[in-house]
Amino acid sequence: MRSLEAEASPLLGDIESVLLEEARIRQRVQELGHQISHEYKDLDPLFVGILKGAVLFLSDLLRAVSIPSTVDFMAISSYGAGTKSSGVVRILKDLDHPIADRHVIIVEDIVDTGLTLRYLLDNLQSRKPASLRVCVLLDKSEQRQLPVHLDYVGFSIPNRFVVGYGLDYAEHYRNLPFIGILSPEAVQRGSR
Ligand SMILES: O=P(O)(O)OC[C@H]1O[C@H](OP(=O)(O)OP(=O)(O)O)[C@H](O)[C@@H]1O
Ligand code: HPA
Repeated sequence: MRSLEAEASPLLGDIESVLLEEARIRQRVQELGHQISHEYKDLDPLFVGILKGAVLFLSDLLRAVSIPSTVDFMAISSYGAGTKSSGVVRILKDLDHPIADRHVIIVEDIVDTGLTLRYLLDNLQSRKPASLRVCVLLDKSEQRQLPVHLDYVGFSIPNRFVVGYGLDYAEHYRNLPFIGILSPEAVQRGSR
């Protein structure tokens, strides 16, 4: 972003363009929250937030949900420090409580190759929840390697590496309030 704003923030200078503005994300997250509240009325769903990327999305989604619900977290890693999935999915932190007989909704920031989500679905399904669904903010389907069914999708996006609103490159940019495409220069430079 070449502007006065970019000069004021070193993060903005690394963004080639804004893909999803803050207001558009806010609006879509509200819609998802209302839809889930309607469909899960009386089911007391358990939201499983996948750290770290989903943390901003989950916190806004929860505030848009108006029914009784609970939250737990898992931390998963498959990307290391770069823009390519390592293909090896690791659980860094597991759920605090069993999910047997619970209506579980996995909350993810992005599904790209599908490796992370496929692993999560198989892992959580083996714990015998009453139901298991997926709510994902971004669906980047062009690079999909494994088929995964997505129940709630915020936006379908093109095959570009995106950052902001929780999504990182080498752990940076998560604090941008919008979703932007990282410039090739920033990718080449590596972490800030
Ligand atoms: O569909 P995939 O190709 O598997 O990619 C999606 C996963 O990659 C990111 O996680 P990452 O491993 O970067 O960890 P993070 O959430 O801590 O950033 C993202 O949060 C998803 O969990
Ligand atoms: O485009 C992306 N940005 C950030 N993290 C990701 N993990 C998979 N794809 C992406």
